[in-house]
Amino acid sequence: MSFLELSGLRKTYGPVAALDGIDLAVASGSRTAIVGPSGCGKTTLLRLIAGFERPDAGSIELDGATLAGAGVFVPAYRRPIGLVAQDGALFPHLSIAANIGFGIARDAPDRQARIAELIRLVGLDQAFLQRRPHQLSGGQQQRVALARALARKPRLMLLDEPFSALDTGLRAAMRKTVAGVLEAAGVTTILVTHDQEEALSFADQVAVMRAGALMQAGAPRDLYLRPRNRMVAEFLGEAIILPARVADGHAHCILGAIPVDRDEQQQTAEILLRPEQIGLEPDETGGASAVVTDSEFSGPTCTLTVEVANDAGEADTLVLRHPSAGAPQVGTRIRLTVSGSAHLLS
Ligand SMILES: Nc1ncnc2c1ncn2[C@@H]1O[C@H](COP(=O)(O)OP(=O)(O)OP(=O)(O)O)[C@@H](O)[C@H]1O
Repeated sequence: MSFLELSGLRKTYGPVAALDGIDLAVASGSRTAIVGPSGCGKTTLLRLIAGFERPDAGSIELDGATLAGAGVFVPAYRRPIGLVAQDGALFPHLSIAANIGFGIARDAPDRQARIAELIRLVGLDQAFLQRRPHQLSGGQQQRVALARALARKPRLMLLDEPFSALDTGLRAAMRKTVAGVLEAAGVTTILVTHDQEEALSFADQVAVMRAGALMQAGAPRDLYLRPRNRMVAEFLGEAIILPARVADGHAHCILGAIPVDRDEQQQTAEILLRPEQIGLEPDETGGASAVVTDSEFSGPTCTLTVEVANDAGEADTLVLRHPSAGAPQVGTRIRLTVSGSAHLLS
């Protein structure tokens, strides 16, 4: 049995099925990211795990103990679970030391030492302890929120979009810090995020939700390269989805014959390629000939619109990413090459 087991979890609000039968297993010491479009039920799932809401059906088991289900409901304050919310939710009238020490008994002999250790753990200077939350930046406040949640020595940490208010550079740095702190503390973690890149880089397991249901869960690389369906493919990154005919281990499509990752004969199929699998070369050697019809600069990469002639003599449009350095100009004739294999979508 896994450390955390969610089985058949359901939660409805009036006519809305916020969660419609969720099954998910989380291994001890791992990091799971839950992603999905707005309103798909991510926060509801976290609230059920934390114990702020009761499920209508299904069960939640942590390390073999039932927290919810079969007539059992352990209230939030009795669950060994920490939560860091989107805005940190620090107590504004308390000092940073008092915020961090909130969950530590007032008469604990090592209280001050633990507060000092926790602020060090999240990479902040001891001088911050005397300040109030409004005297800290957003990123610093999130570190304090993490220290406060860790003070109760939780066995499971829930992170509800804790980086979303931070700017891009700080987000990536905070993500690394938080992952490192939680790993060092050996705390199993569940992160809810809108951001697919964040999910793929932070987690050992990514779970993609849609409309109250879990579409697919697995290792980030597996989900990215071998998504179960189009929705998961498109949600996790830019996807090039092409019609193809599959025979003899190859997908035959406008880009030529590409090896497929499943050996099946199919007259009509859809294949997935990721933009980084497509290379561009000057059109000297023949092959799939194409022309660049648009180029949009966005710093390190350009988004290129490319028209490729299909069998019927018409043009199909592909949108590709290319490093800005050396990107072909609009009007350039190019040849497209494909590396790796195509994933056959079911
Ligand atoms: N207390 C509530 N009362 C009524 N409906 C609710 C309540 N909480 C959530 N919902 C509904 O349940 C669905 C799931 O909401 P939830 O907040 O879990 O989604 P989410 O994936 O976290 O969205 P977001 O990414 O926008 O935060 C939504 O349709 C929402 O309107």
